[in-house]
Amino acid sequence: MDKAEQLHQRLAILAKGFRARLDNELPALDKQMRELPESWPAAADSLQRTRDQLHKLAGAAGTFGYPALGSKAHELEYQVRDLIEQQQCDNAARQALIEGVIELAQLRHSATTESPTAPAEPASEYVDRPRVIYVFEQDDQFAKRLRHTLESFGYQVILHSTLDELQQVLTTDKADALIFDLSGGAQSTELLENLQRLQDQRHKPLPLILISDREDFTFQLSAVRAGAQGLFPTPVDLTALENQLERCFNNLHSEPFRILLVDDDETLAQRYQAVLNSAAMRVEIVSDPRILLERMDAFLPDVILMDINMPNYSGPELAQMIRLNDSWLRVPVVYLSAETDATRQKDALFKAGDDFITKPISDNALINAVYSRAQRARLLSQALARDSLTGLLKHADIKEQIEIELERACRTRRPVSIAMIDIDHFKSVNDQYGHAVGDNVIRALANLLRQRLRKIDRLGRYGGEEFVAVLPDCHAEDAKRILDEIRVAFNELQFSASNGLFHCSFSAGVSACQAPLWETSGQLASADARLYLAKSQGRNCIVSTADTTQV
Ligand SMILES: Nc1nc2c(ncn2[C@@H]2O[C@H](COP(=O)(O)OP(=O)(O)OP(=O)(O)O)[C@@H](O)[C@H]2O)c(=O)[nH]1
Repeated sequence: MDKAEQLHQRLAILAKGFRARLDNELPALDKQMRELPESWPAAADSLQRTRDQLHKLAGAAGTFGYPALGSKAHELEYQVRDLIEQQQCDNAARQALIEGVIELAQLRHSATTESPTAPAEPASEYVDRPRVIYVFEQDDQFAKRLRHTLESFGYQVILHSTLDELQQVLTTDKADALIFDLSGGAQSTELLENLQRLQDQRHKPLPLILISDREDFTFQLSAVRAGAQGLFPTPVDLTALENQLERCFNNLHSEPFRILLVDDDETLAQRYQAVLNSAAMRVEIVSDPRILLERMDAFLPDVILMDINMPNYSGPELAQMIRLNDSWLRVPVVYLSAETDATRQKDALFKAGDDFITKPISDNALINAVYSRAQRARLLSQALARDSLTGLLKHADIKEQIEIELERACRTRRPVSIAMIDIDHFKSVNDQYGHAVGDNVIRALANLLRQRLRKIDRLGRYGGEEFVAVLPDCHAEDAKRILDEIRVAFNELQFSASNGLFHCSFSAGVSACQAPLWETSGQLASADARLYLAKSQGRNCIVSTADTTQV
């Protein structure tokens, strides 16, 4: 069964559940109205309950194919809300409500016949496998060097020297990007036009990086039209090219967006979950607001979708609670609510919360509304927490991650290693080749660490040319082995500057919280002391607590 069929089946099951719910709720509402006391405050509790039920129906019915029933529930909700606000309930009001509920029950048979459709999936950049790069390169020697460099960054490289396979590559989905060397070829414009035609036939253009010495306007325009996202002159600066590849894949989107849905209407929440899941977003539902903060800590949402009216708690109250803690400032709280009254929406936003999505909402509109908010929130959060040169966590954020992982290691009795990594003789790189080339080296090491370490590892730029890596579930010996492999790969990279080619190295110190001591304090200082030792032992090496017990 493909994804669309799975979603269709899931939505059909939830729709059936909603119909069963209507068959219970509508007669119960009718009974409740007939038994409604005709005086205030005797009617207060029952009216409040009725208002909550109608509010839920108004929010859910449209989504499950009952738009007319949803509108009627909305109208009745406002009628009940007025009675509560005016603190009155007489016989005329009760009769009007009974008639309204009868009309509501008749709309039970007015479902739109359309079956739920699988929504269009927004482009998801998430892949959990090595990226496959197709390279068209005539120069065998350069092709090998390019492959070696890209493979050391964790890419899978497939080399081609003939154009025959090009069409095949562009018409299948096997490639994640294409590197094309046009230098020396006389037919470059013609080739780019062919590439553009092939790209046009694709669902999404394949990221293309060109190597060419032409930089005139006509050439650049054809390059862009063919989908080029990078253009490199010869001799190619391979680490700069790798950095461009990394940007093409936009690491910001490398993990699915995480959406926390706070709604007491479980059927509706499950429907939203199925719809958003189908668009590659992860969704957790909180139907009991008392566990909200705990779930936030564990799930780390990009966006919180919050119902406004829940029994005993209001959405704005919960949003205010979230705002009590500064660490959640970056996460937008979006009310997903049947509330259409502009004044009430404004009041809710005034208390706390950032935006409104009004229910009922179509599947595609929901996906687009949530996706765009999550994308923006992730970008903002990355911009705040991440270093602009490398995209890694900044000093304060990596320190926080160290604390979190050390605490977790102690609690779960699973080891965690901390590594401090520092580029050797970096001052002389700057002095000899310039600050911009130095930046390129810093970025290359950041990319290499990111590619070689695991998704669960945390990486930060601790200072200028100094990095910190936190490796959960990893003993000091293993951390040293992994970092040593990265050290060799980094040392093999060839950097280019206007005044020559050069290599760099780094040194690292590793410390671990592991059996038998499970020591949490002083781990960073201990890694730093080992780094100092590595420098004094001649640099380009790793020293870990497993090698020495005393520093
Ligand atoms: N290009 C560039 N240089 C930076 C950046 N941040 C810090 N630096 C430079 O990094 C150099 C660090 O030099 P030092 O701390 O003396 O150490 P080193 O030359 O790397 O020598 P060892 O660490 O002892 O091997 C200084 O020259 C800083 O100016 C940055 O963002 N970009």
